[in-house]
Amino acid sequence: MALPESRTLSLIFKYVDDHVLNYIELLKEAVAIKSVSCSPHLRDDCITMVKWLHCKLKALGVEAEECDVGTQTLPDGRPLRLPPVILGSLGNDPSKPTVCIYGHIDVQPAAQEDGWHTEPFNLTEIDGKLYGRGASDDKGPVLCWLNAIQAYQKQELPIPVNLKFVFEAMEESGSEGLEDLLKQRKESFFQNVDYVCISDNYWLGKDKPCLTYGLRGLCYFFIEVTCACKDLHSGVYGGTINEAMSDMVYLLSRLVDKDGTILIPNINNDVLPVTDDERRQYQEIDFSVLDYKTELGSPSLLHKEDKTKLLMSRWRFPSLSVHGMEGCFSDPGTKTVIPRKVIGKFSIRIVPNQDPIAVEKAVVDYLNKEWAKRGSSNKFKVSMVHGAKAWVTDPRNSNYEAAIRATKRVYNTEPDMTREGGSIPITLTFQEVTDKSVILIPIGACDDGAHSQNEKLDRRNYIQGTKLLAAYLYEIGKMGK
Ligand SMILES: NCC(=O)N[C@@H](Cc1c[nH]cn1)C(=O)O
Ligand SMILES: [Zn+2]
Ligand SMILES: [Zn+2]
Repeated sequence: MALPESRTLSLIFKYVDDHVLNYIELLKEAVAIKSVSCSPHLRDDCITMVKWLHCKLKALGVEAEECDVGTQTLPDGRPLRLPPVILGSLGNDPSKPTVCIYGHIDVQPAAQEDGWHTEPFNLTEIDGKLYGRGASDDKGPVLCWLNAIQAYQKQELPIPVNLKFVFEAMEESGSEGLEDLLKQRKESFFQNVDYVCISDNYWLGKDKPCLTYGLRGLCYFFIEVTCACKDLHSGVYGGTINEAMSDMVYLLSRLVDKDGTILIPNINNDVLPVTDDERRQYQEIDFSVLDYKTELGSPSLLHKEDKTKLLMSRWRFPSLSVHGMEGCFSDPGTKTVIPRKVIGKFSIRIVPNQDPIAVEKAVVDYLNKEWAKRGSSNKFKVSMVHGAKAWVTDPRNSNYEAAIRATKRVYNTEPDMTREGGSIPITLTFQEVTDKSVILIPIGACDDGAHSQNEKLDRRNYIQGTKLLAAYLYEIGKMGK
């Protein structure tokens, strides 16, 4: 028999409040697995992470399959097995709607010597903040789903929806293999999906929850310059060859100017003009430029610290970032070597209506011209290692309405409606294979430091986030089939 609605959620919320320490222990176990997807030597840990999650899902009664998605080819040509993707199902009641949940359990690299105050793979609580790589991006939010489901089960309450799960361990490296798998399973696994929900982004501020209806896409490039067959002593050989690093520094300096303007011709050709309506929407968003600036510790921001320009630069215009270089000296000390080969890495966050193929062409044409201008005798190669489109949707539908009601139940406030500058490459594919509404419900706060030193998830966000996802399932269930 169905319980009155206030009773159902109060039982769930009570269970959650009573099991905080168990949830923290679970997150600690997950964080301890070094599932860094971009580090080939940690690929076994990514696979261990998948198996760990599979085991936890099984314990909840989820029927889950580890799908082999093949191998990736490393930049040096070696093949490397991709971690399997988990596809799972729980419940098959034709009278209930079906929600498909996506999350990722791989993480960005982290090392204490980069400036972490705690060991990054040992979840450590300090003043209500759970520090650890992946705590917020995205192991914590993935575990919020598991905690929410367990709360229904332990309180012997029916889960209000059927669930489908897609969990991968390659999101931080372009979700290799996943798009093909989703397309192959369009008519089978995804056939009855009514709603898609992803928790893999952050609030706009520290205190107010939000729901997200747009993401930027990502085109990631490698530039390779080779000047010799081995590293060379700069005293013995310096002055006699064109050095790869000098060529690289020249090329990287030709990508973006100090005002953030991308110097690649035609790159903005397909960016849609800002409408008056859009401008009005941005002006209404509750966002403090000063808090943002303080959090970053940056002496000055681009765009004269104007809120609308700042948010548009994050969410609806492209940006180019230079990330680093493989092959060169970066340790403390004064090594005097000429590197034989360096690989420069940069990416462009792209926006709706931009196509990764067109972006790739603009970048490759431009860098080939710049290379010709440089007139170096070295070997040069530029390639796009992955490209993903942006995603934006109209949030006026029942998926978002359910999430708004759930947010009010847990946080007692109306959520902000946001877009985000980051990318979850597979979001658009979910929309395409299900032809249903996709929503992003962030769990963590703006200062969680995803990808950065001292990543954390506030204990409050982890616990209230568990309640939020439980309440979202409840609200979706109420809408019926
Ligand atoms: N939380 C989402 C996220 O961090 N996504 C990555 C995606 C990505 C793709 N290639 C490398 N990373 C992001 O950087 O936005
Ligand atoms: Zn993520
Ligand atoms: Zn990430």
